[in-house]
Amino acid sequence: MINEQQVREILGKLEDPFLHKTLEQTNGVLNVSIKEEKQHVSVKIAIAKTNTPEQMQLQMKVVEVLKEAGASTVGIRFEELTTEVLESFRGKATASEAHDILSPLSTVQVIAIASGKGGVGKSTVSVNLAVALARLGKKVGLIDADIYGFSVPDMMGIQEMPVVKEDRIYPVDRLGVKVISMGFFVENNAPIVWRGPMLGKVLDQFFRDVEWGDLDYLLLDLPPGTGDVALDIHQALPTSKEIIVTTPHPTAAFVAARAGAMALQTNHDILGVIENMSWFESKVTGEKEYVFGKGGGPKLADELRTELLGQVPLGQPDWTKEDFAPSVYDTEHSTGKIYLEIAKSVVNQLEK
Ligand SMILES: Nc1ncnc2c1ncn2[C@@H]1O[C@H](COP(=O)(O)OP(=O)(O)OP(=O)(O)O)[C@@H](O)[C@H]1O
Repeated sequence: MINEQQVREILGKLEDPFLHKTLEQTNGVLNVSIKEEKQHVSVKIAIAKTNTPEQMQLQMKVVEVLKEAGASTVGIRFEELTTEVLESFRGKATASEAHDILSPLSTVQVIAIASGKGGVGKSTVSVNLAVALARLGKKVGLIDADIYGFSVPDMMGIQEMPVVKEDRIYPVDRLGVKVISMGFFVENNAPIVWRGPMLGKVLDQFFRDVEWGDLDYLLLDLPPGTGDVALDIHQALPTSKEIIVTTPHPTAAFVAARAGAMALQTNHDILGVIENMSWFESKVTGEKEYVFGKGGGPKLADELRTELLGQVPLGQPDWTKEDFAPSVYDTEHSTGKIYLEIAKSVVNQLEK
């Protein structure tokens, strides 16, 4: 006859597959009930990440050890450890756990930048937000995961290629940002014909095999839209904060709302909305003209119950600079200042 005490002792020795701590240390055995006459054991277990292959393996192990101890049948329910418990372990994480982007103990904030459709300036926003965060002294990485329109290397004026050494990929350092782009791995600007699952694997490799070092923020420029490639990528991401980029026309915001809905459906949090191409300011009169309409950003933020992180006007960076990065605004440029303010609100929200 197996009893509750024995079940707790046996399960307490198994490890949480993500935290590499025993379930006794994580207080992961939440509930045990035994139907004595039939020796049916039901348990509720909390681990760092549910619905994963690791959960399946642990599930098989639990059944095995409980049956060995005399249970005739075993019922298991899993749930995720609370944020407070994870936070407490994060505080004690080793450097390698803290830097491992896919670990629940990672201290790297992953920010994915999405849009409902192409051409709204998602890549421009990703690049400038990454540079602005670096200008605030943050350690920043940027993954250009936009397979259709990988444009980050050109936008940042990157000439070099990442170095690959002993199976590790060393990102290109540009303007204080560590950059990896799909474009680095495609010859002669050839179009990519992979499907989503393949892309998910490449992204996973970027998380595991790129030598990111010690990052505060990892930004991802996602493919535009809400089709299956975007969905596959969302599912392949570790839990992230998402920024949705839209132009100011109400119909554009309507399309962008679908990108927000996709983020929520795939268990990511929405950090805020950035409205791009908000107005054009006449250099002659200083008057603002709302050439692409008005109100889309605030409307979208309202709809997604999130913050409008900023509005970015139409206009090009200063192209007379020697160190040429065609899409990066300087710190003194009025748009460069707007990006710094956006970066500050991101930091305020995430480092509260
Ligand atoms: N605020 C702006 N003012 C002027 N031009 C802009 C602005 N934002 C973006 N652009 C220009 O608009 C074009 C599209 O921008 P970008 O490539 O960033 O969009 P995207 O949403 O990433 O597109 P896709 O997803 O299709 O790659 C680029 O030529 C870019 O330089």
